[in-house]
Amino acid sequence: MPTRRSVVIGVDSSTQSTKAVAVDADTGELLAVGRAPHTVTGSAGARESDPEEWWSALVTAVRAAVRDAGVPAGAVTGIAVAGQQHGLVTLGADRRPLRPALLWNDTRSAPQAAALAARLGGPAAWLERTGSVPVASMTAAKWQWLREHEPRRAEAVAGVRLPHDHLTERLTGIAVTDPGDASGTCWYGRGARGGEGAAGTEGLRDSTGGLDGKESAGAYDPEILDLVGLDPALLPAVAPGGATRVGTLTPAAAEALGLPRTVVVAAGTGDNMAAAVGLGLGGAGLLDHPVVSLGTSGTVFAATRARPADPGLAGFAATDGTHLPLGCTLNCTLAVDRFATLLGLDREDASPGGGDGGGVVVLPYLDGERTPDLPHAAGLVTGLRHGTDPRSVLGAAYEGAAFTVLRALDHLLAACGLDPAAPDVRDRPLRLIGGGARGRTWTETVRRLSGRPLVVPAAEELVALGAAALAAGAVTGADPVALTTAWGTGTGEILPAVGRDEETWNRIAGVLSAATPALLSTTVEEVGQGGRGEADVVEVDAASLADG
Ligand SMILES: Nc1ncnc2c1ncn2[C@@H]1O[C@H](COP(=O)(O)OP(=O)(O)O)[C@@H](O)[C@H]1O
Ligand SMILES: O=C(CO)[C@@H](O)[C@H](O)COP(=O)(O)O
Repeated sequence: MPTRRSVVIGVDSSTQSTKAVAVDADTGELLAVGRAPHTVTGSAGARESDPEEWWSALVTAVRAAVRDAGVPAGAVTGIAVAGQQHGLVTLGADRRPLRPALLWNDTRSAPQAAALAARLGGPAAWLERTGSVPVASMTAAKWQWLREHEPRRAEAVAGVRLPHDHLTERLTGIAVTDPGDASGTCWYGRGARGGEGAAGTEGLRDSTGGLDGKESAGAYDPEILDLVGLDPALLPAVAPGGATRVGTLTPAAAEALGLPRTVVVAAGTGDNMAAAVGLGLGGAGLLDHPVVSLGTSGTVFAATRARPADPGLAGFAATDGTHLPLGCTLNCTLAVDRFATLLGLDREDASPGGGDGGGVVVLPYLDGERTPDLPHAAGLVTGLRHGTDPRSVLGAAYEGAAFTVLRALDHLLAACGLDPAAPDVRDRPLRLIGGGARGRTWTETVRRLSGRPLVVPAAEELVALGAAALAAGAVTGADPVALTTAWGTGTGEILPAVGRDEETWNRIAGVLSAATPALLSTTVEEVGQGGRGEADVVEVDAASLADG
């Protein structure tokens, strides 16, 4: 009798949408992808989403993936969720969200982040304890914002979760996170035992036996929790790194997804950590292939054995115990698409910003910025002339976004002890992933401004594929990075380097340097005052789902 195919589901619940992949657990063959959009609301620095919508998007995307894979539901053996990092999900006693989640790109928490950074001994102490200095994105700053602006609601909170924890809990009924996503909270330190005293630890072991008493390699930092007035009992247990089996589907989740209750659920992780797994990064190899991800956020990261202590970077953990230092910008593909819409152009209708004799520069910091740390900044356009072609303005928006990400990359390399300009470092190919990596103008702009070769993996949806490998690892015990290496998901076309466009780089760097004092000041009235402003829908991009 032929053996039945074992299919695993990897879910990427990111800012703009949920993507679910159905993957053959043995061969890594991508059988189908399901997608469903998210709604992000807010103005004046606010960015919120309803976690209930993430759940219904997950259900829609998973059902679509299983249907289009053409496999019986009984073939599905495992599932894992990777989610947008840092978001603050607050639960009531009924384990349902008390309010919309505060997202990673909500900058209202900038004043709370600055106040926290000055405590505990200052930035150096935060770096030592958690790997990162608080910025507006970090969950601890969002929790402080909630306590200051909605104190009664904060007091009613019975559970604090990250986006992927919340979805894993919806699948299993178990409150659990992983060291990778926990490392983005700024209340999780590394190197000690973890999970102790956290709500759900015992339940986790009792109901599944899955964790087998293993502890994570890190721990919630009691002094920081005390500083932000957060009871550790409100937090999920921290699973050990790698592919941890948390449990199986609850009857309600199994019914919603149309899958058997026996489907194994892995602990999952943050979206950048899952992308690293999808690319086969971990263990060693490390800085040979730094990664640039072009999505709502622009991120640069690399798997490393040592954690660089740098206030301009986040010292995150990867899922396998290595480090994943990361730089993150708030304005990448969505900001550029906004410029295309403003200009009435298609996103591929761009020409370089240096044309027309004007030398247009755009700093597309529509959402404020995180790297560089300019949370109150707004977008800036300079160098316009009568003859300026709108296509140059769009090209300059790409350049401004790509410059900001690549500047963070140079910072990352330098923090890891490498000279970004040294020929042997410049020759190391960048791996380019995320929705933007599918766009010709994005690829060419990154190539031109970096002067580095690029590898664009043939596989799309690297985050969801990384999650699928975590699921497969939880089912079979295999190492997820070894699985994706065997699946070959990190490989793809190599685009050779072109000469770096120093002129454009220097022009943008000059404008950023001159404008920084102005960009540092508060340009959005409500920022820091807690006002949510008019809650308008800012991102529902079904079109980008369709063309992506
Ligand atoms: N073919 C394409 N060319 C250029 N950009 C694209 C293409 N397809 C999708 N995108 C961009 O990818 C973005 C979504 O990427 P994704 O990595 O899924 O984002 P996120 O993870 O933040 O939700 C959209 O903002 C869109 O601009
Ligand atoms: O905040 C970070 C990383 O620190 C972001 O990378 C979020 O994790 C959101 O990712 P995308 O939705 O843009 O993929």
